[in-house]
Amino acid sequence: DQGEVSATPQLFDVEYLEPVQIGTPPQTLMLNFDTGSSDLWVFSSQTPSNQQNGQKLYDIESSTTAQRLDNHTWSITYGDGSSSAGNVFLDTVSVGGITVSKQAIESATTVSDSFTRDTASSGLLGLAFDSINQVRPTKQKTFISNALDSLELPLFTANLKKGKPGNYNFGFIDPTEFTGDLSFVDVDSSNGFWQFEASGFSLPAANSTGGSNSTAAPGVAVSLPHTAIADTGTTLMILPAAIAEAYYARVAGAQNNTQNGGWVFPCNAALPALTLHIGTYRAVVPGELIKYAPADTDSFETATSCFGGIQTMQGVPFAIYGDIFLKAQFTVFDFDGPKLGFAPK
Ligand SMILES: CCNC(=O)c1c(-c2ccccc2)csc1NC(=O)CNCCc1c[nH]c2ccccc12
Repeated sequence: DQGEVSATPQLFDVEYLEPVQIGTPPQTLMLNFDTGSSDLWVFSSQTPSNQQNGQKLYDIESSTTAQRLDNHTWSITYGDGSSSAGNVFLDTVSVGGITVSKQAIESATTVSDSFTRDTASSGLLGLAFDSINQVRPTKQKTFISNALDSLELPLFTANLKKGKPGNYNFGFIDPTEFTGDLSFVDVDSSNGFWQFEASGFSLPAANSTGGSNSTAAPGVAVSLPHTAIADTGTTLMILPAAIAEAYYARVAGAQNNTQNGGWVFPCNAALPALTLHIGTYRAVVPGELIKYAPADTDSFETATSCFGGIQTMQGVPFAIYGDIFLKAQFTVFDFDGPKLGFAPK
């Protein structure tokens, strides 16, 4: 099989939502495909109404194929402190025409406030490795893990875009979605993530007159080996402090302002491109993608200070190449290896 689904950005590209069919007759829910976790969990008829905020629910009772997975529960806490927990059912799940008959669906009996406030998302669909699934006493497989044998190729691709729909493909690589050649890097899945090694970064040469997109001069390469994960479920790029410091030193007026939670800069500042070195691949993230969102108002029109798409965080054991990065690269998540493929688009 091969499948394709649209990836629709929410406000400021904070997340991307994809249609998923669950149960019989099919109930279509918009879920957040997340290569940084491995649980498929949904708002459901079991979610307390005071924790709901208009989200479309998985109505368990009306699915003739839903089966309770007795004595199994789940509970997950993400690094940003958000969390959810509940019971487990098996039901039919289809994504872009690819169907898995007995997929573990994790029904939420509690969700934290950030999920309650996220009115458009009915839950998450994890695309990382089965080892970090949070169902107990028996871990369950992700949708992609269950679907793998039915796919032409054991892979999926992510093609996220700034401010407009992109897509995920399952089982095939669409060469029209990228330019040049794919560059592959080995993945270490021992922590359950799409984890790889990056070797450094470069910024445009200081005197290059290029604008926010200035990738003109190759600039100076800085060797800074670091471990990273490819994570569609994290909005921003969480990078080693040395990279963030070197980047924002090139942005007039930038400051790391703990009270508004990170690096901000004047919205009219010229933002250089950041190039990340992954093996021989040079992943260029244009400056326009790093101007993430207004920081002092809720619209770019009125804001004077803007929040950066590159941030640093205490307590993160690796860099997180989130949506900001993935908007600039066509990415192949290949279970054969496993390996990651990158190409410009
Ligand atoms: C900011 C979200 N990302 C993380 O917490 C995270 C961390 C992480 C660990 C420690 C400190 C900060 C982050 C490592 S891997 C990783 N990635 C994931 O956990 C991917 N799944 C995020 C799901 C998620 C968490 N909070 C949300 C709010 C809205 C929509 C989705 C979410």
